[in-house]
Amino acid sequence: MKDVLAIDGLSFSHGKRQVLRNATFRAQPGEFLALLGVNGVGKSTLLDILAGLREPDGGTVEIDGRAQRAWGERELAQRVSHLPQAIHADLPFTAEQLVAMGRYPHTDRWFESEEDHRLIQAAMERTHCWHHRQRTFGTLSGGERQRVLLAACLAQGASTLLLDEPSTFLDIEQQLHCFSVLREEARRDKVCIAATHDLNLALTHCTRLLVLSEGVIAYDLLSSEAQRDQAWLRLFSSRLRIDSTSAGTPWVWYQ
Ligand SMILES: Nc1ncnc2c1ncn2[C@@H]1O[C@H](COP(=O)(O)OP(=O)(O)OP(=O)(O)O)[C@@H](O)[C@H]1O
Repeated sequence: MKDVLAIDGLSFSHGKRQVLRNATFRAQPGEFLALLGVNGVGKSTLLDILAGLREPDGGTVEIDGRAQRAWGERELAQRVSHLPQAIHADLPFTAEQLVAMGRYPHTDRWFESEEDHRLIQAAMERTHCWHHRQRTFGTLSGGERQRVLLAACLAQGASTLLLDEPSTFLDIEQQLHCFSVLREEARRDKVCIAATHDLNLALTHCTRLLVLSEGVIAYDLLSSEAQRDQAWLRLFSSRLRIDSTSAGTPWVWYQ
C-alpha cells in the first residue's frame, strides 16, 4: 500500500533549543496514529511542520507521494487539515461559516455549492454541533468550539488529518465520540494523527502509537502490541502499567 505520509530525518530548533533531531515515520491509509510524549517534547512542533506551518531545519516530508513543498498552498490544503492546539475564540463568524472555511480549498466560487453544504452539515452532525450552526463562534463554550473546529477539519475532506489534542475541553462522552469519529475517518482510507496525553483513548481507539522522546520517535508500535512490551510507558511515569479490563481491553492504570 502507498504511504500517505513519509517523514524522514526531521530536525527542528526553536532558537537554540533543538526539539526534533531525527524524527522518522510513515503512515498508510486507514491508520489512526496517536502522537504521544511528555509536555514540551515537540508534538505540536511536529504537527506544525507536517501542516506546512513551520519549515524544518533538515529532513523530508512527503505527502501523497510528493514532497510537501512541491504542492501548491491550495493543493496542500486539499490534502492536509490541521486542528491546532489553540485558536482565537473571538472570530466574528457563525459556527457554520467557520466549518464552511474547511471547503475553501475545493471551491473557486464565492459561495458554497450544494455539495459543500451537504458536507458541512454532515461534518457538523458527526461532531454534534449542527444545532449550534447559527451561533457566533465566540459565544460557544470551549467544548462546543472544539466540536466546530473538528467539523471544519472533517469538512475539508483531506487525506491526512493532523489533530493537536482534539479531545481538549470535551466532556468524557464527547472525548469518546471524538476519537470514534477519527477512527471512522481513518477507516475511510485517511490518515489521522492525534497528539494526546490520554493514553487510554489512544490505546482503545488508535491503531498505532508514536512516542516522541528527545527529538526522535522513540517507540512506534501497534496499539495491539502495546501491552506486550511496556517499556514505552516508562517515558511517562514509573507508576504506570497496562492490564486488561474484564472485557479484554488494554487499560493503563496508575499506582
Ligand atoms: N515559539 C517558540 N519559541 C521558543 N520555544 C518554543 C516555541 N514553541 C515551542 N517552543 C518550545 O519547544 C518545545 C516543544 O514544544 P511543543 O509545543 O512542540 O511541545 P508539545 O510536545 O506539543 O508540548 P505539550 O504536551 O505541552 O503541548 C518546548 O520546550 C517549548 O517550550
